[in-house]
Amino acid sequence: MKRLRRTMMFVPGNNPGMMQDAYIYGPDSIMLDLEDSVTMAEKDTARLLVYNALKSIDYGKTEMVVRINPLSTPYGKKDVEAVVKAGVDVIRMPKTETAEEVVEVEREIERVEREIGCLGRTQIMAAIESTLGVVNAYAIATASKRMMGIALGAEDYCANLKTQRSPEGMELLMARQTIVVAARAAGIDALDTVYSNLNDMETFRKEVELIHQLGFDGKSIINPRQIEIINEVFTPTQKAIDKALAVIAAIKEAESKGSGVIAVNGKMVDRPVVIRAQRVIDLALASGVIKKEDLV
Ligand SMILES: CC(C)(COP(=O)(O)OP(=O)(O)OC[C@H]1O[C@@H](n2cnc3c(N)ncnc32)[C@H](O)[C@@H]1OP(=O)(O)O)[C@@H](O)C(=O)NCCC(=O)NCCSC(=O)C[C@@](O)(CC(=O)O)C(=O)O
Ligand SMILES: [Mg+2]
Repeated sequence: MKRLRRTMMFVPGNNPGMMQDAYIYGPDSIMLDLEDSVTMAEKDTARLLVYNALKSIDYGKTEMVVRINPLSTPYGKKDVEAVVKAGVDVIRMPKTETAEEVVEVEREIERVEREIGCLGRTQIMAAIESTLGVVNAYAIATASKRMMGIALGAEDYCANLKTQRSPEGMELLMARQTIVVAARAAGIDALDTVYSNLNDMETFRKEVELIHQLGFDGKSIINPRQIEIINEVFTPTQKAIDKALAVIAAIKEAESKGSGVIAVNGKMVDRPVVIRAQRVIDLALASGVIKKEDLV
């Protein structure tokens, strides 16, 4: 079954308490951060803390991601070495602008994986946080077979664009759509950016509804209080599930009679409708609101 990535929660890599408790809140992915939430003075300590957390804390089935520093800094290669050795699932590259940067990170990962005998284990995701990154989104998304997703980093992106984030997010629309389209074309996941105002859950919900409608798989988050709203928005309603099940049943019956198109409740059901219905069912299964046994 497809892995759910509705919520990818940032946890500062210099905060052992938060790293210890992060899985309790139930995010789909935990992202230990070595980049912008860690000061220069703490980079080496944070790397060691993250290494120890990955080695010693039982995060269960939660996907473990680490946001490394760029390879162009004195920390990037050391970050890759430490987290690959600790068995991280995914390395998140920050501020990715070109496919070549992805290839460089892949080369480093491979070097370490060969050394410890686990070639091919580590996945990559790339955060796009600049106008150049947006322009190169598809090249970045297809730069490595390890690439599992691309994400928007809107705080840095807005600084580069020379604007501010607004509640409606008009300034992000083109970047968001470019990222979703590039991810879908590459067959990988698309993750939206963080929303930083924890005192405005109403605007947060509107933003989650928008990115769900745009086609994103989920969102980077900074706080456990943001998880429930995202799960609510991303979990299909019973009405949508019932409709999807009816579509699948109808098309199966039609196909058994040699037809590829049929009407359900007066509406034409063809291939795109079936693909959308299947996605609703996949999400419902993955969210646990229906079980495989219910599908027979
Ligand atoms: C904001 C705040 C200080 C608020 O803290 P507060 O304590 O006031 O929050 P409360 O709600 O009161 O916490 C209730 C309980 O949850 C615990 N708890 C809170 N947060 C938790 C968490 N994240 N993980 C585990 N546990 C957590 C807390 O310890 C407490 O536990 P307890 O004491 O036991 O009750 C805190 O959340 C926090 O530090 N967030 C992460 C910030 C961060 O990583 N920023 C960098 C990434 S963005 C970036 O870089 C921009 C970007 O690059 C992004 C892109 O690329 O997308 C771009 O360009 O856009
Ligand atoms: Mg950033």
